Amino acid sequence: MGIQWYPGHMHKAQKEVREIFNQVDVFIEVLDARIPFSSQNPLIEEIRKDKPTIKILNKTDLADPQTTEQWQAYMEQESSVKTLAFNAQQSDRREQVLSLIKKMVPQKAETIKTIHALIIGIPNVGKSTLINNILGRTIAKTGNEPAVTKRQQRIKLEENIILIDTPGMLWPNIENENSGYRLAITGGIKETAFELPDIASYACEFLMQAYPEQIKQRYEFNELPHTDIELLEEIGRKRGCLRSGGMVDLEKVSRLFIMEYRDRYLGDLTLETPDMMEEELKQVELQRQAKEAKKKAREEAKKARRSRHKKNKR
Ligand SMILES: Nc1nc2c(ncn2[C@@H]2O[C@H](COP(=O)(O)OP(=O)(O)OP(=O)(O)O)[C@@H](O)[C@H]2O)c(=O)[nH]1
Repeated sequence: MGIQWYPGHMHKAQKEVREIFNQVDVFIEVLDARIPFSSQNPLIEEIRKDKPTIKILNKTDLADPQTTEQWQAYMEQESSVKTLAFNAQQSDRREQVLSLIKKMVPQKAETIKTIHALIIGIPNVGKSTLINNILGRTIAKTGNEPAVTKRQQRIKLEENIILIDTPGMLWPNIENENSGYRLAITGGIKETAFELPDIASYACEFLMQAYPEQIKQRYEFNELPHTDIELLEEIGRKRGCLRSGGMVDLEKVSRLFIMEYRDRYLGDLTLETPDMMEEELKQVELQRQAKEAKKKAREEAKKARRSRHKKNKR
């Protein structure tokens, strides 16, 4: 699929993060609890190294609570990482974030030195809503379309805590194609960046296998159809997503399915687990190695051709 979605201000934001890296005492990465792996930015992983990091699994109201716990335990295996899991309806988000910042940078929290916390997150993950909650007033612009926040700003949280906010950041090329699909399902990638039926088929395939009962219940199936396309077609017929002549309108039913997932009509369903991610990462690494080997073989063949050409000339 090769989703490419990379507005210019995101490139600028990444440059800015690199520039202010040394001032930052603690990273706060806001993640979507439905896709805690795919909503991480690998570039940030690379930049932050072992600096204290708070990973916030946000929008827990939309995610499977058991899987959220699994993710927290998995992420906290890294000694510099602590996690929080919550959603916009919770009123104690400010206290939770402030107290964890202080815990993670105790040497500065106990003095009058200013703690700089950099808050990052891919578009639409709920970063601005969280900042507004933490401040108790509206400062950051929010909206249900990716890439609303466009400029970096510094916000005083307490006398000695400054929050640095950056525009939403997404990596330029999603190496793991599956992550691209999952980002698209949850709304982390603009809708124009993908074909709806592709995304809906991916979602159907995963959800039929991971949450079969929820799908059966929502669409009133005794037995699930065998394939993702059959599932979409069945839903299309049940919901009247038809073209003239009675054919299922795949585009229409795909939109309906994705919207029903996003609006929780199917339940609180998480799209990835730590085990799944370990496996996918292995696959991505194997693909990378295979690509590398192919490139090397091509270069060697080119070299051999050149040296043959030289010999023939002589
Ligand atoms: N269900 C649910 N929705 C949330 C939550 N937090 C934020 N949202 C919604 O998610 C959408 C995006 O929220 P924003 O706060 O604008 O996201 P952002 O990360 O600042 O987005 P950018 O400006 O693109 O970087 C909005 O429609 C919010 O109302 C949450 O905890 N649960």
